[in-house]
Amino acid sequence: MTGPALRFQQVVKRYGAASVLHGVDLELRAGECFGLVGVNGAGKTSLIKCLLDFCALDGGSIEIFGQPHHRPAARQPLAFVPERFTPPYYLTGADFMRYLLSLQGLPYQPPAVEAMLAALDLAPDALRRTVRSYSKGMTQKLGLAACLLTRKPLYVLDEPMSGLDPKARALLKDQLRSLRQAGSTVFLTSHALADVDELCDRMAILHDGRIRFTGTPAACRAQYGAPTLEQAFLTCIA
Ligand SMILES: Nc1ncnc2c1ncn2[C@@H]1O[C@H](COP(=O)(O)OP(=O)(O)OP(=O)(O)O)[C@@H](O)[C@H]1O
Repeated sequence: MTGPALRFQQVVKRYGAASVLHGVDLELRAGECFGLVGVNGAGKTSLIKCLLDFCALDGGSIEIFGQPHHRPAARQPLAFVPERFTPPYYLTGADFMRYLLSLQGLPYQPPAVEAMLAALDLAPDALRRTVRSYSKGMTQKLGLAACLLTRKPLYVLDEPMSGLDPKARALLKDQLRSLRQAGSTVFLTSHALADVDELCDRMAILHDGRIRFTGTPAACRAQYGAPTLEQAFLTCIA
């Protein structure tokens, strides 16, 4: 695929009288790992909801691999894990995986499923247990495993590290690096700036509904004369 993976142009989003996104411009190159950061309430999840057509835009446009985002076919090349992932509590892990894969027209292949669970450090007995008995981190791993098994060109991950223990975070980062090496695009949000620094080719800082910075983590540190990305971020939003 040529051209950008995602293009946000002058995106405006309001909830009633409250304006959340004030003309967001952002472009993600195909094959990059891109991190969107911002304080709580900055509008990161709202931007993702707009991208997925979960809510209507109040202005601007979004393209996914060159297609208008509101066309269902435009969203076919992407997989998404939300910030608060809540699978149906009465399903077993295996039921959930089978269901998610069937929605994508993919077969349930036990060796591939078990290998993906192992890659995220989720014990295989999770497949037999119902989701209601999972911890928060186990639930997150199940959602990530199902998402990563879809083998899509674009992954949209809203705070994917949330709830994961240090081992699982390290394993997920390995998975994301492998996806990128395989040519997929990754668009993630994160509050862990060290992860963004380590993992992302480029990043953007969203603040007060506007993009304040777009570029590499190194360029961000250089632009704000800060030794760490955390300090650069604080200067950027000051
Ligand atoms: N459905 C909604 N109705 C009204 N206001 C909303 C709605 N969803 C989000 N908001 C508001 O929009 C703003 C942006 O919220 P959003 O969830 O996009 O932020 P975020 O950057 O993802 O935050 P966090 O880092 O805490 O997840 C907040 O002020 C929030 O209260």
